[in-house]
Order: sequence, then C-alpha cells, then structure tokens
Amino acid sequence: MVQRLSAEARASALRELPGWTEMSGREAITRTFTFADFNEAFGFMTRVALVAEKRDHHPEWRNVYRTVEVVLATHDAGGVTVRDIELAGAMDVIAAAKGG
Ligand SMILES: C[C@H](O)[C@H](O)[C@H]1CNC2=NC(N)=NC(=O)C2=N1
Repeated sequence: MVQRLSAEARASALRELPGWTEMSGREAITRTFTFADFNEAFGFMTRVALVAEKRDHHPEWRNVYRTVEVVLATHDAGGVTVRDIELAGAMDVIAAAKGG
C-alpha cells in the first residue's frame, strides 16, 4: 500500500501546488476551483472523473454553481499520499485548460 506523506513531505509537495492547502482538522488537501459558469465547472468534473476512474483514485468534491470544492486524501492510507499529490496536479492542468 502507498505510504502516507509526513507533514514535512506534504508541506513540500504543496509548495509546488499553488492554490492547494492542508485541510484543518483532517489529514487531507483541499482546493476550491472557480469557473466562468456551471457548464465549465461540470465540464471540469467530467474530465477529472475520467482521470480518477482510470487511476482508481477519486476526489471528494462539492459543486455549487460555478465552484468546485475538492478534498483529496487516500482513505486506505488514512492521510495524504503521492496519489493525492498527482491527482491534484492533474486537476490543476485540467482546470487551467478551462480557465479555472
Ligand atoms: C478498491 C479501490 O481500489 C479503493 O477503494 C480505492 C478507490 N479510490 C480511492 N480514492 C481515494 N481518494 N482513496 C482511496 O483510498 C481509494 N481507494
């Protein structure tokens, strides 16, 4: 099983992921994406869903109109792993292509 990152390793990974922060009260990382409208927000979620399914690693998220709040953690590991860091990076690339 993939290993939880230490607090130090998480902090170091987050320095490379602007917009992502540590969640308070839980070992997870979070980012809120804001898009132009619902269509762009849902398009982002659709693209991410395909990547998540392919990787067998899935976000926790909440969509309200044009915003998508994302929380990433590896449930099996009880914390943040490299799989979360990689999915966060992939979400950033997808969002940037849509202006999020
Ligand atoms: C059986 C399956 O591989 C696991 O349930 C996967 C699916 N997607 C997952 N996604 C996330 N974020 N964490 C997990 O631990 C996880 N486990």
